[in-house]
Parts: sequence; structure tokens; C-alpha cells
Amino acid sequence: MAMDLLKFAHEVKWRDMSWSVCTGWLRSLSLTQHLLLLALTPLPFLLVAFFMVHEVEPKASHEPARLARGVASVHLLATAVEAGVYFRRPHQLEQFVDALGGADNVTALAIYDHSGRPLVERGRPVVATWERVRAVRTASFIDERGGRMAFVAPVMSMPTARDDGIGDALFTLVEPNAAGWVLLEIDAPAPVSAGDQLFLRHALLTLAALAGSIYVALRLGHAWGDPMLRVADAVKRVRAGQWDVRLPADAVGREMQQLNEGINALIGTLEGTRRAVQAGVDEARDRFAYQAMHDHLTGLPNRRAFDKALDEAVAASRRASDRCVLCFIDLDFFKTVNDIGGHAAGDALLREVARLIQQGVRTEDLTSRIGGDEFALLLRNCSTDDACRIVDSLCRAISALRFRWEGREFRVSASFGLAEIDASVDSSAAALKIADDACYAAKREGRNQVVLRQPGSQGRLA
Ligand SMILES: Nc1nc2c(ncn2[C@@H]2O[C@H](COP(=O)(O)OP(=O)(O)OP(=O)(O)O)[C@@H](O)[C@H]2O)c(=O)[nH]1
Repeated sequence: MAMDLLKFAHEVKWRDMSWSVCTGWLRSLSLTQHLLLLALTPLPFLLVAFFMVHEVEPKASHEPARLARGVASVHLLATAVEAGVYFRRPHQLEQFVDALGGADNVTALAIYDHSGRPLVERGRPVVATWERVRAVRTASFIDERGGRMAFVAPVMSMPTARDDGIGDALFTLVEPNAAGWVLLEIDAPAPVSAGDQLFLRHALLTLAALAGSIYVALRLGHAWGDPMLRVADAVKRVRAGQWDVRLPADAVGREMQQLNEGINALIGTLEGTRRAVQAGVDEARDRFAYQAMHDHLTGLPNRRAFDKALDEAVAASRRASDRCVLCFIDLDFFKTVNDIGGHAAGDALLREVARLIQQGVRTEDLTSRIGGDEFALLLRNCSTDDACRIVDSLCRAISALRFRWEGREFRVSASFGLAEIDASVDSSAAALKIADDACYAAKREGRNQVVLRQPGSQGRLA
């Protein structure tokens, strides 16, 4: 029992496996190959039907009409030679047989007496034995062998009356008996060749039907498969970023047209969504890029942007002797504004000062907020004198500012440290250090003033 179960499980597994291999193979076929398979599916049935039809087809030599003709011929012969047999006239029989034996399809013709002795014989009979001949009572077909058909008919004796010797009128009628037999063997028509013709005709028809099916399958495969391939190609191109791909709306077949329309609409929708997402991404990227380089409170370039510009300025001064001036600005007693007016007041003041500084410099100059209440200027292509003039007017503008907040008024001022960047300044850090020192000096000297410090010098009030 257990063995049976194991065997069954094994069989089921094998069946499942072969089924999955089969379905896997089917799935791997193209549409054209599927249709070809469909067209070829009836082939085994056609072949079986074809051979069955060929098998039941009666052999041409056994056609009833042919047999009847043979039987009639031998019967006529037997009747015609009756007298010759009865009266044993071989000469007459020979003439008769010679006349008939010349016929094309007669291969043997023999006339036997009642004891089986051939009275005359043309050709050698091969189909019928004497035993079979003498058993014949009426004209009939005996057999077919070796491409010959044999017909035999008895030659009947004439009916006679026997005198019984009792009186004048007393006779006994003697029934006719077989006095001999006529054997006729003729060529059997070539049944095989007729069968072959039939076979050939059926085979040609089958092949023609098959070729037609294959042709239709290939045409259908292309008619259905090509639009599908176009769809697959369109999807592939869209995935590669070609959003202008569109499928023809006049494809063959209503279903294909609907599919193309749907895919075109889908591509359009995806394209719209992609544009919206891309716009969002671009906008976010720009925003992040802006935020990365700008101060959120004042909108001025921030410390990172300033460091970058300063690096470039230092490199340019060393390379081409482009002179520029770096300026540090630190508000004086800014903490007081925060403490009295609150952080919001401090923010508002920072924005106000930023606006003032921006208004007071040239367009090619860079203004940035680099820390809490610290600003920096990069005055490009600028002499120290021009720089002092610009910064001095800034200093005055800031100290003239009356900042009002919630009914209070604040007086503001700033300390400025200037550093010229020439070819002797070898790094941004060195430039920053000089400007920072100058600003610190301005603070130390009493604030609200400008200190210029040349590279390598002690510095002076501007
Ligand atoms: N409102 C506001 N305050 C800030 C901001 N960033 C920094 N601060 C404040 O700014 C002040 C800067 O400090 P300091 O420069 O030492 O103060 P100060 O009063 O200006 O001193 P001096 O520079 O020596 O005159 C600190 O109190 C910080 O809390 C900001 O974004 N907004």
C-alpha cells in the first residue's frame, strides 16, 4: 500500500513537472509560433484519417464490376467450348483458345476434361490448383495471387435420355454433369498503383491544406504580433525617456485600436505627471541650492557663499594682481536691542542694516551675512581709498539709522575692519584674519569707526 502511494506520488510529481515544462515551453513561444502550432495541431488527426481512408479503400482489382466481367467471360468460354470438350475436338479447342489467348490481359487459359487432363493450355496457370478447379460448380472467381486473377467455369455435359429398355416410351433423363472446366487467368490491374494515386492525391490535398493553414497562421501572426511588438517597443522607448512616442490610432482590429488609444492616453498621463514631478524636483533643487548659499533672515549670500567668493578673489589677486578689499562689519551693542526689544526686534534690525549695506555698495560688490550680527563685504576691483570711502559712508548711514520698535527708538552703529587683498595674501584664512583683526581694532578704539589694515602692517584708522 505504502509503495503504491509512493508510486502514485512519484507519478503525480512527474506529471506536474512535465506539465509545468510544457506550459513553460508554450509561454516561451511567440504569437506566430502559437498560431503555427494551432495550424499544425490537426496534422496527426489528418494523417490518421488519411491512412484509415486509404486502408478501407477497396482494391481496384476487386471491384464488383471487374469480377463480374471475369466471371461472365469464363462462363461464356465454358459455353462456347462445350461441344469441343464433349466431343473431344482438341484442334477446334486450340483454335478457339488461340483466338482468345491473344488478348492482352490473358496470362493463362486452360481447358480440362473431367479427369483434370488439360485438353488445351496456353500459359502456365499459377493461381488455381486442380483441386480448386474441379470443385467449381458454377462460373466464379477463384483467387488473386501474384498480380493475377483466376476465374473458373465448368463445361457442362449435354442433358441426355437413357433408354431403360422397358418400353418405347420409357427413358430416364440424365442430368448434365461437369464434362470439363475452363480456367482463365488474367492480369490483375495494378491495385497498388491505383492506391498510390489515391494516396498521392490525398497527400497533396493534405499538404495543400497544411500549407494553407501555415500561410494563414503566419499572416495572422504578423497581423496580430506586429502591433503587439510595436506596443512593446513603445513601452521600451517610453522607459528610455522618449515621451513623444505615440501608437497609430488606425491599427488593424478594434481591440488593437482600443489598446493603442489606451496606451497613448497612459503615456500622455505619465508624461504630464512626469513633467509635474520634474518641475517640483527642479523647484526644490533650486530652493535647496538657494538656501544652501543664502541667509534665510536677510536674503543675503551666507557664509558658505562668501567663503567661496573670497577663495576666488584671493586666487584672482595672486594670479592676475586683481585687487580687492575685504570688509568685516560687526554691529555695536546689538545684544541690547535683543535684550530690550526681543529677538524679533533684533531680526528686524538685522534686515534693516542688510538693506542699508546693500544700498551703499556697488553692484559688483558682494554683501553677505556671515554670522549673528556680522556682515562681510567683498569690494572687487577696488582700491583701498575707494573702499575706505564706500565703507565710511556706510558707517555714517548705519549710525544715522534710528531703529524703531514698539514705540522705542534704538540708535545703532557698527565697527568696520578693512583688509586689502593683494598678491601677498596667500589664502582666504589669512585675509579673514587681517579683516577680523582690523574690526577688533575698530571695536577696541571705541566702535562706530573703520580700521584699514594692510597685509603685514599694524593698521590705521580710515
Ligand atoms: N535677533 C537675533 N539675534 C542674534 C542672531 N544671531 C545672533 N544674535 C545675537 O547677537 C548677539 C551678538 O553678540 P555680540 O556681538 O557679542 O553682542 P554685541 O552686543 O553686539 O557686542 P559688541 O559686538 O561687542 O558690541 C548675541 O546676543 C546673539 O544672541 C539672530 O539671528 N537674530
